[in-house]
Amino acid sequence: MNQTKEQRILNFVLQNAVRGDPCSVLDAIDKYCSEKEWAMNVGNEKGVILDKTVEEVSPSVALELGTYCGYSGVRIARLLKAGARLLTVEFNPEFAAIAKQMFEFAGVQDKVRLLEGPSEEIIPQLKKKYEVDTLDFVFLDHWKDRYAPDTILLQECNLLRKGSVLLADNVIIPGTPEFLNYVRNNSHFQCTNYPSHLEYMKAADAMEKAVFLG
Ligand SMILES: O=c1[nH]cnc2c(O)c(F)c(-c3ccc(F)cc3)c(-c3ccc(F)cc3)c12
Ligand SMILES: [Mg+2]
Repeated sequence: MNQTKEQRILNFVLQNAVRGDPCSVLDAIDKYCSEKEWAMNVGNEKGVILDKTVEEVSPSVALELGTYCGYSGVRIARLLKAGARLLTVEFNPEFAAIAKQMFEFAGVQDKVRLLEGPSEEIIPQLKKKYEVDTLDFVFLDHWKDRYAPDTILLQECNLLRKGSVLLADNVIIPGTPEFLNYVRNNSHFQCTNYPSHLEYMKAADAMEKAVFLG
């Protein structure tokens, strides 16, 4: 049976990275996706913005919407302090299966909990089923049309507290106009834009940070 692109990415990591070394996993994915096959990992340039935001927040509980192959999950988990955890949501079962293996190879599996299903179903379960009180950090990287409704849903489920930080990928390409309009025109959010580039390409992209003010 023909391999998928995501399986080829995982195989390249298994053959070229070092088990238990998250940075070697990130480097291998970036090498493959810049030289062989483009894929929608956040990449190294926007990844540094993600790193700096995670280091600034130092979250105890982080949520990622959109796991894909696990690149940003590894990126976030490698920076988490002892005892901190990342919950990552992926609705595509094939992507989830790849990401699970990626987390195990990188050695971050004890810090990461992969939740399979649509974000709109999982977010309302976070408190009772996954024992979340509030979220310190949320990385939005799933589907552009879900950024705004899921941001509203996080508030409705009382999952944000004063100072919770949202970071959104792709606010230029493919673009998330409804989300940008929502958070930028909302007195409960303090927004900052971080210009960058589309992963592995020269095209302009950006990330948006939205701090919940309570
Ligand atoms: O959907 C996404 N989720 C998360 N991150 C993404 C990301 O970082 C991307 F760079 C892209 C992207 C952008 C430009 C392009 F040409 C292809 C894909 C997508 C995306 C956009 C539209 C689709 F139909 C499919 C994928 C995503
Ligand atoms: Mg993205």
